[in-house]
Amino acid sequence: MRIDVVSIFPSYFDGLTLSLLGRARDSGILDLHVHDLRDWTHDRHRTVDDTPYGGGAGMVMKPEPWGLALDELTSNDTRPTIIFPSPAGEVFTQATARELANREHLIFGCGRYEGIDERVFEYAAALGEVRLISLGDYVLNGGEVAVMAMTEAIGRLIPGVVGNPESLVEESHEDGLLEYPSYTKPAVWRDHEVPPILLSGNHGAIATWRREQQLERTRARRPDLLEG
Ligand SMILES: N#Cc1c(-c2ccc3ccn(Cc4ccc(CN5CCCCC5)cc4)c3c2)n[nH]c1N
Repeated sequence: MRIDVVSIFPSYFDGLTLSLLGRARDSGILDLHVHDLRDWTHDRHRTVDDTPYGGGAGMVMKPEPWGLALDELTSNDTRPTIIFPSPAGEVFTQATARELANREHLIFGCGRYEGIDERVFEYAAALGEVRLISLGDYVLNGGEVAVMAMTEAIGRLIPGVVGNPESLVEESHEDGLLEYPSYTKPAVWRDHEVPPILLSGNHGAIATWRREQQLERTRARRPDLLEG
């Protein structure tokens, strides 16, 4: 999979050179490129924003730098998936991550200020599938944090990125429920004991206990996951 990220803060993504995704990049499983939107400006001040038509607080990102960036980044392939983080987007879930992990080419466009000129999304629709995606119902200062989260959630689902694929199955949200609690040595830590069932060696009973824990936690913390 190729991922292109466009941002006015490219160094935000230095963290993607570490850990699992860093190794996936080094091994060639993940072909990740981060770009500075200002490289597609031509004025002395490398301007990417301007005042909003119709008035209002703040600034809006100019369309032309984005148009030039998208033209260049989509010139070599069929139809990439072009994702713009937005508080007005569909909410990103594990199902979204699974869906996007099967794509060949993702382009992430990180907005800043009060957002990107709407015409960029219209223009991009002729170049690929456009998705406006939100991390959740709160307002961030830009798209970079969302792209970091989405890239990690998507990247770890790409075959070969996570060493033991079995570990992907028992995670929160993979089966629609929250994950069961995990424990490791010592068996007693500051008077807190590991649940005895986990020391029993009875794998059937352990599996049943873990499923019960998942259901109990999901009922308590995320009853919405059990509806419908
Ligand atoms: N993913 C994700 C996000 C984001 C996100 C993603 C991308 C950008 C680009 C800029 N911002 C900051 C911003 C965006 C909108 C507004 C509201 N204004 C109201 C008046 C008309 C103009 C817009 C304020 C500030 C972003 C925030 N926030 N929360 C998520 N889950």
